[in-house]
Amino acid sequence: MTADVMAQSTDADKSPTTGSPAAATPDESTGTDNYTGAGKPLAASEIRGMRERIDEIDQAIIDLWLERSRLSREVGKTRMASGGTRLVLAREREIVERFRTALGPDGTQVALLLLRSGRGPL
Ligand SMILES: C=C(O[C@@H]1C=C(C(=O)O)C=C[C@H]1O)C(=O)O
Repeated sequence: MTADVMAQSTDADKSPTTGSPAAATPDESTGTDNYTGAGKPLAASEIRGMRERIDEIDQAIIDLWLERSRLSREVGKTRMASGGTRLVLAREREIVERFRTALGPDGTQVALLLLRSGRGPL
């Protein structure tokens, strides 16, 4: 995300009491709602609704990411305590391939980050 995109949503858009975004806050000159970027109130309201679900999905991804990372470390510890190897590259290749098949080249990057988050950098 660029700094420019980040700059579009500031604390000024949020209620000082709840920290939640204030109700539609159209820009005085353009009529654009600063928080959603929408040009009309109806679109702003629709976007807010969809963003609620996006936020839920993001939280689920974060929770699953952390759970996977903990499990992966646990597997590594168990294997090493038994005199085994730290990593199993054949299994890692299988995982990278699953993500690549489902998501394309970006899937490869996601899988590599996921693997790194469990066992640290190579
Ligand atoms: C968790 C494991 O250990 C390591 C971590 C992996 C992972 O995060 O998926 C996969 C293979 C191993 O290099 C495992 O063998 O399943």
